Amino acid sequence: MVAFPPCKINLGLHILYKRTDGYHALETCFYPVPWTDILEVIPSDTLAFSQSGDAIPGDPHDNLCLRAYHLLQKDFHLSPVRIHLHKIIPTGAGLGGGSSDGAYTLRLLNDLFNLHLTPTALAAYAAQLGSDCAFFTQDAPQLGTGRGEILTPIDLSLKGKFLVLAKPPIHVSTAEAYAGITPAAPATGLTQTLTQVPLAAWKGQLHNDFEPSVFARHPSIEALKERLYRAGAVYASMSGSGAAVFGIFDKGVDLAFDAGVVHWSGVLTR
Ligand SMILES: C[C@@](CO)(OP(=O)(O)O)[C@H](O)COP(=O)(O)OP(=O)(O)OC[C@H]1O[C@@H](n2ccc(N)nc2=O)[C@H](O)[C@@H]1O
Ligand SMILES: Nc1ncnc2c1ncn2[C@@H]1O[C@H](COP(=O)(O)OP(=O)(O)O)[C@@H](O)[C@H]1O
Repeated sequence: MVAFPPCKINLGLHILYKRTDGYHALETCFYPVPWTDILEVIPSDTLAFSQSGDAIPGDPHDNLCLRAYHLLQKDFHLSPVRIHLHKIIPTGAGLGGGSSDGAYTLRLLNDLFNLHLTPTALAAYAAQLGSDCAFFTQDAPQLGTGRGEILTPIDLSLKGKFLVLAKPPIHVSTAEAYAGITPAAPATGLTQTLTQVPLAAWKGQLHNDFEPSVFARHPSIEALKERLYRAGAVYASMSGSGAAVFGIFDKGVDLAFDAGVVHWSGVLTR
């Protein structure tokens, strides 16, 4: 079986307070973007994981695809599989690529072994892999709360808009980004901003709380965001904890970026 795990952007990201478990309570809108990895899971005599494409930091044995398999293996005594991942989504970018691979491994195993896990049950397993893994068990934009694993569908469509994603050659660690945050309740809740403020007015009203501290350490990420505005973006922001930034345009643009900036662009179809 083959799947194409997408990445995500965060439309607004408010860090509300630090929880007693060390995580931060947040509210964000996860929005899927069809810049995807390629994931294959097939029955095998022995468990095997291989990868191609871009390098993935860390020990391959800790890959989220393998962690997903072991999570279900523990409860369902699954037969062995061979997993191959072709990596395309930049890592450490605030795009959730690893989280997506883990969640899609759960989805493929659910189908391959007819486990009949519901989307809710899949989301609960995914939440054990990481705070933004649960989102990737759904296919539509979701409001994320809690540590990001509590999902509520949101009636929001960017269909027909042109999206540009750009990731500079900077690795922002998620834990480091959270450590740089002073949590605070926002003046306006995220759902209210997203559903009552038109896209043309999001600039200055839709905030990613990671931006001030990450931009202070990495001014080139802010410069990239401003570059998208100068190119005509209606709204631009850093995604998640960074380093990727995105711009939403009313019409297609053809932008050239400095060497080392990995980018994707396309018309959103949902
Ligand atoms: C920041 C966000 C925003 O969407 O995405 P990315 O920028 O990574 O894409 C997510 O919260 C990242 O989710 P994820 O990458 O799954 O985080 P996890 O593996 O669960 O946690 C990694 C570390 O980030 C911190 N963390 C994560 C989530 C959260 N709500 N509070 C936290 O404080 C903790 O220090 C934790 O040890
Ligand atoms: N399949 C995977 N793809 C990418 N990263 C993975 C994967 N499995 C585990 N990881 C680990 O997760 C970390 C961050 O993953 P990722 O979700 O891509 O970050 P971000 O959400 O910040 O874009 C990587 O640095 C890597 O060490």
